[in-house]
Amino acid sequence: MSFNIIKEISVCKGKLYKLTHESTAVKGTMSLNLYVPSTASKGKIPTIYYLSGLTCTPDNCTEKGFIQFQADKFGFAVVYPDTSPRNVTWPEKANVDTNNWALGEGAGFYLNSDKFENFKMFDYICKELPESLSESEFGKTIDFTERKSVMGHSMGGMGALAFYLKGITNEISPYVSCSAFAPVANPTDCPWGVDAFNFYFKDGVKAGESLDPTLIIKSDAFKGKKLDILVTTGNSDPFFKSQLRTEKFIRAVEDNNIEGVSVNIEDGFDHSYFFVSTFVPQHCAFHAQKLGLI
Ligand SMILES: N[C@@H](CCC(=O)N[C@@H](CS)C(=O)NCC(=O)O)C(=O)O
Repeated sequence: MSFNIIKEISVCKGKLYKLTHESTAVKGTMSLNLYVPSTASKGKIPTIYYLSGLTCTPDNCTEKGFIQFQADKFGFAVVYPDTSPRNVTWPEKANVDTNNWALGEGAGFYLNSDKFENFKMFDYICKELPESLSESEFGKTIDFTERKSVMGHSMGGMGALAFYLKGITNEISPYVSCSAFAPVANPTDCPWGVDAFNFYFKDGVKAGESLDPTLIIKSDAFKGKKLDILVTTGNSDPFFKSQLRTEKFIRAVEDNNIEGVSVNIEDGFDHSYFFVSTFVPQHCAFHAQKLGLI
Protein backbone atom coordinates (compact mmCIF):
# COMPACT_ATOMS: atom_id res chain seq x y z
CA MET A 1 0.00 0.00 0.00
CA SER A 2 1.39 3.38 -0.88
CA PHE A 3 1.90 6.47 1.23
CA ASN A 4 1.69 10.06 0.02
CA ILE A 5 4.50 12.25 1.28
CA ILE A 6 2.77 15.52 2.15
CA LYS A 7 5.94 17.10 3.56
CA GLU A 8 9.54 16.12 4.19
CA ILE A 9 11.09 18.20 6.97
CA SER A 10 14.63 18.31 8.33
CA VAL A 11 14.45 17.75 12.08
CA CYS A 12 17.46 17.19 14.32
CA LYS A 13 19.79 15.08 12.20
CA GLY A 14 17.10 13.10 10.39
CA LYS A 15 13.94 13.57 8.35
CA LEU A 16 10.34 13.88 9.40
CA TYR A 17 7.78 12.67 6.86
CA LYS A 18 4.17 13.82 7.07
CA LEU A 19 2.26 11.05 5.36
CA THR A 20 -1.25 10.08 4.36
CA HIS A 21 -2.57 6.77 3.09
CA GLU A 22 -5.81 4.99 2.39
CA SER A 23 -6.71 2.61 5.20
CA THR A 24 -8.84 -0.44 4.60
CA ALA A 25 -9.29 -0.98 8.35
CA VAL A 26 -10.88 2.41 9.03
CA LYS A 27 -12.26 2.86 5.50
CA GLY A 28 -10.72 6.28 4.94
CA THR A 29 -7.65 8.45 4.61
CA MET A 30 -5.30 8.41 7.59
CA SER A 31 -2.50 10.81 8.45
CA LEU A 32 0.66 9.91 10.31
CA ASN A 33 4.16 11.21 10.92
CA LEU A 34 7.31 9.15 10.52
CA TYR A 35 10.72 10.17 11.82
CA VAL A 36 13.69 8.53 10.13
CA PRO A 37 16.87 9.05 12.18
CA SER A 38 20.32 9.77 10.85
CA THR A 39 21.67 6.37 11.62
CA ALA A 40 24.00 4.09 9.79
CA SER A 41 22.99 0.97 11.66
CA LYS A 42 23.78 -2.52 10.53
CA GLY A 43 20.56 -4.13 9.39
CA LYS A 44 17.20 -2.46 9.58
CA ILE A 45 16.40 0.41 11.93
CA PRO A 46 13.95 -0.60 14.72
CA THR A 47 10.74 1.35 15.31
CA ILE A 48 8.96 2.90 18.27
CA TYR A 49 5.23 3.47 17.81
CA TYR A 50 3.99 6.50 19.79
CA LEU A 51 0.27 6.38 20.60
CA SER A 52 -1.20 9.76 21.51
CA GLY A 53 -3.96 10.74 23.89
CA LEU A 54 -7.39 12.31 23.65
CA THR A 55 -7.82 15.15 21.15
CA CYS A 56 -4.40 14.55 19.56
CA THR A 57 -3.38 14.32 15.93
CA PRO A 58 -0.01 12.90 14.83
CA ASP A 59 1.47 16.39 15.37
CA ASN A 60 1.13 16.90 19.14
CA CYS A 61 3.95 14.61 20.16
CA THR A 62 5.94 15.22 16.99
CA GLU A 63 6.12 18.92 17.87
CA LYS A 64 6.22 18.77 21.67
CA GLY A 65 7.61 15.37 22.68
CA PHE A 66 11.25 15.91 21.55
CA ILE A 67 11.65 12.21 20.75
CA GLN A 68 13.61 12.97 17.57
CA PHE A 69 16.81 13.86 19.51
CA GLN A 70 16.62 10.47 21.21
CA ALA A 71 15.88 8.69 17.95
CA ASP A 72 19.12 10.07 16.49
CA LYS A 73 21.06 9.26 19.65
CA PHE A 74 19.98 5.62 19.78
CA GLY A 75 19.02 4.91 16.17
CA PHE A 76 15.31 4.11 16.08
CA ALA A 77 12.52 5.34 13.81
CA VAL A 78 9.33 6.80 15.31
CA VAL A 79 5.81 6.33 13.95
CA TYR A 80 3.21 8.80 15.20
CA PRO A 81 -0.23 7.55 14.09
CA ASP A 82 -3.48 9.50 14.38
CA THR A 83 -5.85 8.76 17.27
CA SER A 84 -8.96 8.02 15.19
CA PRO A 85 -10.47 8.09 11.73
CA ARG A 86 -11.35 11.60 10.53
CA ASN A 87 -14.27 13.19 8.67
CA VAL A 88 -16.52 10.44 9.95
CA THR A 89 -20.14 10.29 8.78
CA TRP A 90 -22.06 9.21 11.87
CA PRO A 91 -25.27 7.18 11.58
CA GLU A 92 -28.12 9.61 12.26
CA LYS A 93 -29.75 7.47 14.92
CA ALA A 94 -26.47 7.24 16.87
CA ASN A 95 -27.08 10.82 18.02
CA VAL A 96 -23.38 11.50 18.53
CA ASP A 97 -22.32 14.60 20.47
CA THR A 98 -19.49 15.84 18.25
CA ASN A 99 -18.53 18.44 20.88
CA ASN A 100 -17.47 15.72 23.32
CA TRP A 101 -13.67 15.59 22.95
CA ALA A 102 -13.42 12.26 24.81
CA LEU A 103 -15.47 10.32 22.23
CA GLY A 104 -15.37 9.99 18.45
CA GLU A 105 -12.79 11.85 16.37
CA GLY A 106 -9.52 12.22 18.28
CA ALA A 107 -10.71 9.59 20.74
CA GLY A 108 -10.56 6.22 18.99
CA PHE A 109 -9.42 4.34 22.14
CA TYR A 110 -7.34 1.91 20.05
CA LEU A 111 -10.24 -0.58 19.84
CA ASN A 112 -12.34 -2.27 17.17
CA SER A 113 -15.86 -0.90 17.54
CA ASP A 114 -18.75 -3.20 16.68
CA LYS A 115 -21.07 -0.18 16.37
CA PHE A 116 -19.17 2.22 14.11
CA GLU A 117 -17.50 0.70 11.06
CA ASN A 118 -14.68 3.27 10.77
CA PHE A 119 -13.50 2.85 14.34
CA LYS A 120 -11.16 -0.12 13.90
CA MET A 121 -8.06 1.49 15.41
CA PHE A 122 -6.92 -1.79 16.97
CA ASP A 123 -6.62 -3.46 13.57
CA TYR A 124 -5.22 -0.30 12.04
CA ILE A 125 -2.35 0.20 14.51
CA CYS A 126 -1.50 -3.44 15.25
CA LYS A 127 -1.84 -4.89 11.78
CA GLU A 128 -2.53 -2.66 8.80
CA LEU A 129 -0.17 0.22 9.54
CA PRO A 130 2.97 -1.85 10.32
CA GLU A 131 2.33 -4.11 7.32
CA SER A 132 1.69 -1.20 4.96
CA LEU A 133 4.79 0.67 6.13
CA SER A 134 6.80 -2.49 5.77
CA GLU A 135 5.71 -2.86 2.13
CA SER A 136 6.49 0.80 1.36
CA GLU A 137 9.86 2.30 0.33
CA PHE A 138 10.51 3.08 4.01
CA GLY A 139 10.35 -0.65 4.77
CA LYS A 140 13.60 -1.19 2.87
CA THR A 141 15.63 0.36 5.71
CA ILE A 142 13.23 0.30 8.67
CA ASP A 143 11.83 -2.70 10.53
CA PHE A 144 8.21 -1.80 11.27
CA THR A 145 6.94 -5.26 12.12
CA GLU A 146 9.40 -7.21 14.28
CA ARG A 147 12.00 -5.12 16.08
CA LYS A 148 9.40 -2.71 17.39
CA SER A 149 8.37 -1.18 20.71
CA VAL A 150 5.39 0.86 21.79
CA MET A 151 5.03 4.04 23.83
CA GLY A 152 1.92 6.05 24.60
CA HIS A 153 0.35 8.89 26.54
CA SER A 154 -2.95 8.79 28.47
CA MET A 155 -5.48 7.04 26.17
CA GLY A 156 -2.41 6.07 24.11
CA GLY A 157 -0.74 4.75 27.26
CA MET A 158 -3.73 2.47 27.67
CA GLY A 159 -3.31 1.38 24.04
CA ALA A 160 0.43 0.84 24.43
CA LEU A 161 -0.01 -1.32 27.54
CA ALA A 162 -2.90 -3.32 26.07
CA PHE A 163 -1.08 -3.95 22.77
CA TYR A 164 2.15 -4.98 24.51
CA LEU A 165 0.30 -7.38 26.81
CA LYS A 166 -1.65 -8.85 23.89
CA GLY A 167 1.66 -9.36 22.10
CA ILE A 168 2.93 -11.37 25.08
CA THR A 169 -0.06 -13.72 24.81
CA ASN A 170 0.43 -13.89 21.02
CA GLU A 171 -2.94 -12.35 20.16
CA ILE A 172 -1.04 -9.90 17.96
CA SER A 173 2.52 -9.52 16.70
CA PRO A 174 4.65 -8.83 19.81
CA TYR A 175 6.39 -5.60 20.83
CA VAL A 176 9.86 -5.78 22.41
CA SER A 177 9.04 -3.27 25.18
CA CYS A 178 6.35 -0.87 26.32
CA SER A 179 6.30 2.46 28.07
CA ALA A 180 3.49 4.78 29.02
CA PHE A 181 3.12 8.35 30.25
CA ALA A 182 0.09 8.87 32.50
CA PRO A 183 -1.77 5.88 31.04
CA VAL A 184 -5.49 5.32 31.53
CA ALA A 185 -4.51 2.13 33.33
CA ASN A 186 -7.88 0.68 34.32
CA PRO A 187 -10.36 2.04 31.75
CA THR A 188 -13.27 -0.17 32.84
CA ASP A 189 -13.14 1.71 36.15
CA CYS A 190 -12.94 5.37 35.10
CA PRO A 191 -15.33 7.77 33.35
CA TRP A 192 -13.31 8.13 30.09
CA GLY A 193 -13.08 4.36 29.63
CA VAL A 194 -16.62 3.53 30.73
CA ASP A 195 -18.10 6.19 28.42
CA ALA A 196 -15.91 5.06 25.52
CA PHE A 197 -16.70 1.36 25.88
CA ASN A 198 -20.44 2.10 26.18
CA PHE A 199 -20.18 4.28 23.08
CA TYR A 200 -18.14 1.93 20.87
CA PHE A 201 -19.31 -1.56 21.92
CA LYS A 202 -22.77 -3.16 21.79
CA ASP A 203 -21.86 -4.97 25.05
CA GLY A 204 -20.40 -1.81 26.59
CA VAL A 205 -17.89 -2.05 29.43
CA LYS A 206 -17.97 -5.88 29.40
CA ALA A 207 -16.48 -5.83 25.90
CA GLY A 208 -13.86 -3.30 27.04
CA GLU A 209 -12.43 -5.68 29.63
CA SER A 210 -10.20 -7.33 27.03
CA LEU A 211 -8.44 -3.96 26.48
CA ASP A 212 -8.02 -3.00 30.12
CA PRO A 213 -4.31 -3.21 31.10
CA THR A 214 -5.04 -3.72 34.80
CA LEU A 215 -7.51 -6.55 34.12
CA ILE A 216 -5.20 -8.17 31.56
CA ILE A 217 -2.10 -8.03 33.76
CA LYS A 218 -3.88 -9.51 36.75
CA SER A 219 -5.12 -12.50 34.76
CA ASP A 220 -3.60 -15.95 35.34
CA ALA A 221 -1.77 -15.80 32.00
CA PHE A 222 0.56 -13.19 33.52
CA LYS A 223 1.18 -14.77 36.93
CA GLY A 224 4.91 -14.49 37.75
CA LYS A 225 5.78 -13.25 34.24
CA LYS A 226 8.85 -11.16 33.46
CA LEU A 227 7.82 -8.16 31.37
CA ASP A 228 9.50 -5.01 30.01
CA ILE A 229 7.25 -2.10 30.97
CA LEU A 230 8.01 1.43 32.21
CA VAL A 231 5.22 3.73 33.38
CA THR A 232 5.53 7.34 34.55
CA THR A 233 2.68 9.42 35.97
CA GLY A 234 2.72 12.85 37.62
CA ASN A 235 0.92 13.25 40.93
CA SER A 236 -0.21 16.78 39.99
CA ASP A 237 -1.95 15.42 36.91
CA PRO A 238 -5.54 16.72 37.07
CA PHE A 239 -6.70 13.30 35.83
CA PHE A 240 -4.59 11.32 38.34
CA LYS A 241 -7.41 10.58 40.78
CA SER A 242 -10.41 10.64 38.46
CA GLN A 243 -9.19 8.77 35.38
CA LEU A 244 -5.76 7.15 35.49
CA ARG A 245 -6.04 4.51 38.26
CA THR A 246 -2.27 4.10 38.49
CA GLU A 247 -2.54 2.58 41.96
CA LYS A 248 -4.89 -0.18 40.72
CA PHE A 249 -2.35 -1.10 38.03
CA ILE A 250 0.49 -1.19 40.60
CA ARG A 251 -1.57 -3.45 42.87
CA ALA A 252 -2.38 -5.83 40.00
CA VAL A 253 1.33 -6.10 39.12
CA GLU A 254 2.28 -6.77 42.74
CA ASP A 255 -0.57 -9.23 43.38
CA ASN A 256 0.38 -11.27 40.34
CA ASN A 257 4.12 -11.32 41.23
CA ILE A 258 5.08 -9.77 37.92
CA GLU A 259 8.68 -8.69 37.37
CA GLY A 260 10.11 -6.04 35.05
CA VAL A 261 7.34 -3.47 35.49
CA SER A 262 8.49 -0.09 36.85
CA VAL A 263 5.84 2.45 37.76
CA ASN A 264 7.18 5.86 38.80
CA ILE A 265 4.91 8.49 40.31
CA GLU A 266 6.67 11.81 39.87
CA ASP A 267 6.08 14.68 42.24
CA GLY A 268 4.56 17.86 40.83
CA PHE A 269 4.15 16.84 37.19
CA ASP A 270 0.89 17.33 35.30
CA HIS A 271 -0.64 15.70 32.20
CA SER A 272 0.88 17.97 29.56
CA TYR A 273 3.69 17.64 27.06
CA PHE A 274 5.92 19.47 29.58
CA PHE A 275 5.56 16.28 31.63
CA VAL A 276 5.86 13.90 28.67
CA SER A 277 8.94 15.58 27.18
CA THR A 278 10.68 15.64 30.58
CA PHE A 279 10.57 11.84 30.78
CA VAL A 280 11.02 11.11 27.06
CA PRO A 281 14.83 10.68 27.38
CA GLN A 282 14.39 8.13 30.19
CA HIS A 283 11.70 6.20 28.28
CA CYS A 284 13.74 6.22 25.06
CA ALA A 285 16.85 4.92 26.85
CA PHE A 286 14.71 2.12 28.31
CA HIS A 287 13.45 1.12 24.84
CA ALA A 288 16.90 1.51 23.27
CA GLN A 289 18.30 -0.96 25.77
CA LYS A 290 15.49 -3.47 25.19
CA LEU A 291 15.81 -3.08 21.41
CA GLY A 292 19.53 -3.87 21.70
CA LEU A 293 20.69 -0.40 20.63
CA ILE A 294 22.84 0.16 23.72
N1 LIG B 1 -8.92 19.09 25.80
C1 LIG B 1 -8.98 18.57 27.14
C2 LIG B 1 -7.70 17.95 27.56
C3 LIG B 1 -7.40 16.72 26.81
C4 LIG B 1 -5.97 16.33 27.07
O1 LIG B 1 -5.36 16.67 28.10
N2 LIG B 1 -5.43 15.63 26.12
C5 LIG B 1 -4.07 15.19 26.27
C6 LIG B 1 -4.05 13.68 26.10
S1 LIG B 1 -5.22 12.93 27.19
C7 LIG B 1 -3.21 15.81 25.21
O2 LIG B 1 -2.18 15.27 24.85
N3 LIG B 1 -3.61 16.96 24.69
C8 LIG B 1 -2.95 17.61 23.60
C9 LIG B 1 -1.73 18.41 23.94
O3 LIG B 1 -1.45 18.65 25.12
O4 LIG B 1 -1.04 18.79 22.99
C10 LIG B 1 -9.37 19.64 28.11
O5 LIG B 1 -9.79 20.67 27.63
O6 LIG B 1 -9.26 19.42 29.32
